[in-house]
Amino acid sequence: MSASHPEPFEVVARPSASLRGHARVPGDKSISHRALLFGLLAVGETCVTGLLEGEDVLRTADAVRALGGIAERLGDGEWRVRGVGVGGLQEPTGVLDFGNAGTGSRLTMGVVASHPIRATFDGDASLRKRPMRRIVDPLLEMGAVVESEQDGGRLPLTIRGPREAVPIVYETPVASAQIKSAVLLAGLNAPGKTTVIEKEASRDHTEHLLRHFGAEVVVEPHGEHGRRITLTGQPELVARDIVVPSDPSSAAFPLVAALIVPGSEIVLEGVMTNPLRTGLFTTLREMGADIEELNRREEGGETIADLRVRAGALKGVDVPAERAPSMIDEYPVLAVAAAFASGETRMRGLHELRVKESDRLQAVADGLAAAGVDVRIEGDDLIVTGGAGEVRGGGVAVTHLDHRIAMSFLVLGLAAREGMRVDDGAMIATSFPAFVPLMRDLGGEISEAAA
Ligand SMILES: O=C(O)C1=C[C@@H](OP(=O)(O)O)[C@@H](O)[C@H](O)C1
Ligand SMILES: C=C(OP(=O)(O)O)C(=O)O
Repeated sequence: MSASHPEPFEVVARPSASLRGHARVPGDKSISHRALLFGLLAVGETCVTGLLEGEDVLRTADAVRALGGIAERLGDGEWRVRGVGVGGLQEPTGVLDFGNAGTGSRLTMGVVASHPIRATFDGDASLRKRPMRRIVDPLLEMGAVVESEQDGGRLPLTIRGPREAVPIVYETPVASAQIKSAVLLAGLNAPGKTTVIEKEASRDHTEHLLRHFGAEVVVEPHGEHGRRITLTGQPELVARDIVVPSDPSSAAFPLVAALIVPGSEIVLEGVMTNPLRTGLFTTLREMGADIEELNRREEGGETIADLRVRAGALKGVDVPAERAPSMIDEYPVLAVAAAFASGETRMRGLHELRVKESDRLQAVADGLAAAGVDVRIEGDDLIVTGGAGEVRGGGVAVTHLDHRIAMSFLVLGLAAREGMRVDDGAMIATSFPAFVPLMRDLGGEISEAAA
């Protein structure tokens, strides 16, 4: 079993002259995991273009192979997956080690749970702390058996699927695309209709891909902000090609950097603008950010646009809790933008940030405090009082094996008077391996700290 992670190394960002130029961030992480898993569950050969080759996604590719599929890299982001079809999974011989990846592990648990095989899931020290009950509970209802030293609450755990899975109607206890997707993926090999109800709509990539591969899915509104998603089980999924658009959650880092480094103007090409992912752009515009969407078009069934971003003054805002699912991974870098705004930004309802790769609520508050920013946590809210363009910086942000904490504080360092250091840049490779060179190409002064 493994709870290992790569050797840590410090990275430092220094105050930079204006950022300039065009850049393309890598493929969307959520769609990349799903592309591989749908490829596994389809009959035939799925070609994927623009796959994110980050550590998290590569672990999912390993799992696809362990479960009987073929996942082959043909070139830069070009992958071919040969599937086994719904019902055709092979029992893996070793442990499925998902490293740092919540999405990869949880979605694959759903895939395995409705097949009559046994598989053990594990991950690094961060993933071993994350809650798994939220996935295990519905899978038990569907007939899976879960063996674990910690009652299914944490990794490592072993799932054994039943001979025939039971379709269920499940209301998710929190807005989570990972819970929704795990249940729907399990529902693929259950006879009859599996329904997931969510009070707040979460990202809908699983629903898109189910349809793309030929499954029958009905999506209805539920309450004011929610959805009811019903899947008809045991379809034959037919291999289809997938084009993965650029990840808005990765675009967030150069985007915020360009807003806070004076005089900057950059263009981020082909960024996905699915409305269930763009709460950050909405919030930044409310703060006064100059973000223009150019050349709006469609790619792989998603809307995309080139984002032209220009630096300028930002003002504090109140971010409503119901916006959280559409920007859940973007709060750390939003908090950095808020540190440079004038006035107070209150980000409401952030309880889910406590169960990500780190306790992000605490990690952001600690990092901002180390940079001399006025910050506090009240219940589930994060409140940042900005310095109107002036942030001291100069401290060390502790990243706790969390890629988004590392990238957020490096962005802060590009615009803070004394720069910023992060204790570990190794985890950046989970979602954005080329982050440092991309930021340097735009003019950002980021480098590995001298030992
Ligand atoms: O389904 C997905 O691809 C994801 C869902 C979100 O997690 P939750 O479902 O736990 O909110 C998000 O934080 C994660 O980075 C990716
Ligand atoms: C929360 C994240 O990912 P995961 O849950 O897949 O580890 C993230 O990428 O910010």
